Amino acid sequence: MHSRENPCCCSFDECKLTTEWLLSRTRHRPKIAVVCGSGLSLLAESVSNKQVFHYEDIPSFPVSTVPGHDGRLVFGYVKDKSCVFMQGRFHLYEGYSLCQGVYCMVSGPNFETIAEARMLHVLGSDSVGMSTVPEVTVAKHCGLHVLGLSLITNKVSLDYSREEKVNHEEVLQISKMRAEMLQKVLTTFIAHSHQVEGINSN
Ligand SMILES: O=P(O)(O)O[C@H]1O[C@H](CO)[C@@H](O)[C@H]1O
Ligand SMILES: Nc1nc2[nH]cnc2c(=O)[nH]1
Repeated sequence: MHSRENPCCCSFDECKLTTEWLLSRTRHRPKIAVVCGSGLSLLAESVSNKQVFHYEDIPSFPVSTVPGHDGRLVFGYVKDKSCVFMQGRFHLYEGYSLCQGVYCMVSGPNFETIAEARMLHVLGSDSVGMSTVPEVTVAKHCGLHVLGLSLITNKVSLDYSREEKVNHEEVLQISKMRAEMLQKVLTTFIAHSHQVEGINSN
């Protein structure tokens, strides 16, 4: 098992071990995978024929350390599509790395300072997070089709006079409020995924 002290190195043998373990335990062969971020585990709750694996039970699989990330892999059907949901993801700030490449991203776990936020704004950023970019980059590298859905939970302050400070509790609270809406968007997307080039119908 991987942890903050023993971060994932994603070797071929480790991935093979994980894959074989999962393939022998589930009949699901999903073509759609969803990574649920902070407070968004609910997205996986309504799937049918659900089969759940805790990250800590899966060999050579990382564990989630961030509050609001449940650390479960959920297989099941949305409409008639076999899907897998990650209830919890892994961040660079948890000690997890995603192989190689150079990305423009904020690695966290701290929220950006006002000066940093201004710099990102000047560079052309409209929104900022602590994830997704490495996940999408690696997925594209593996030849997967990717749709990134980011829930914007808070305003980033560009102004020193603004009193409110962003915090993870607020992020979780807004995620909870918006999870149902996001679930509808996701369900609709998955139901229509056959219309998207390259995504199979099962
Ligand atoms: O894990 P995701 O969904 O990216 O959550 C975001 O919210 C947290 C900050 O509140 C950070 O972990 C950031 O990455
Ligand atoms: N970097 C960053 N990540 C976030 N995740 C949720 N809110 C924020 C934010 O304000 N900044």
